[in-house]
Amino acid sequence: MSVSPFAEHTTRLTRSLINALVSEHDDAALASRVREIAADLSAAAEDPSVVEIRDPMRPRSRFRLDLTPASSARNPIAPPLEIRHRVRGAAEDDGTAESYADVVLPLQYQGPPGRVHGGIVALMLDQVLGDAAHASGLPPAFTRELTLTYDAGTPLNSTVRVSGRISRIEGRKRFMEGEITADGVVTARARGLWISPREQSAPASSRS
Ligand SMILES: CCCCCCCCCCCCCCCC(=O)SCCNC(=O)CCNC(=O)[C@H](O)C(C)(C)COP(=O)(O)OP(=O)(O)OC[C@H]1O[C@@H](n2cnc3c(N)ncnc32)[C@H](O)[C@@H]1OP(=O)(O)O
Repeated sequence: MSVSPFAEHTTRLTRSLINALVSEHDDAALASRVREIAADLSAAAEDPSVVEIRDPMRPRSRFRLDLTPASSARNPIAPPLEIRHRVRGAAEDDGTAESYADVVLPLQYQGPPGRVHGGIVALMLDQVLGDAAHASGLPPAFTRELTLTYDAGTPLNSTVRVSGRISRIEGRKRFMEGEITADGVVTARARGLWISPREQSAPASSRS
């Protein structure tokens, strides 16, 4: 489901407000930034129907109404991840279907200085592996297990790539794997298990 320009514009301004709150420690400077953002919010709210935005997020998520804190265009706490789909080329592998997102994480996602918070790293991998687990034709499934390995700090303020793919399927179980890379170097790896609830995966004739 697409997000209106007004909603996406308001979400972007709210992200700017969140960023100002963590970046600006001088109250006078913060107040000035808050006034600017508040004026922009009010101006758009005067007539939502005329709001236009540059480069809107294109909803490629496999989930129809995406409100998640990871990839929603209308949720201000989402970075947001703009998830795409591809088949890995011969240089990297063997034609495996993959979900991936290139994203820049600003200061509000910081854990240790200069590094992305480990919980946000897990959030991003959960979302991208979850998207990959829903490759066409597969029934809905939930994360049952997610194991993270943090190999190096994931940097703030520069583009990182979050990728995920199915490694094998056994009945209702989908075993997933993925990683985050920065400048081609792996900073975090994930392995996970997604399971379809019994009623989702049962043959139609056996459903009551
Ligand atoms: C309807 C869905 C809509 C979704 C489409 C809307 C999406 C909208 C946006 C979402 C975007 C995505 C976001 C990211 C993904 C989340 O964040 S998902 C949210 C977080 N996860 C959850 O809430 C899941 C909570 N857990 C559950 O609900 C249930 O445990 C599950 C996953 C449905 C599984 O329930 P169950 O079928 O009762 O599980 P159970 O029988 O114990 O295990 C199944 C089988 O797996 C085996 N197993 C269990 N654990 C393991 C293990 N660690 N290793 C190996 N085997 C194992 C069991 O032995 C069993 O084997 P069999 O006996 O069948 O041979």
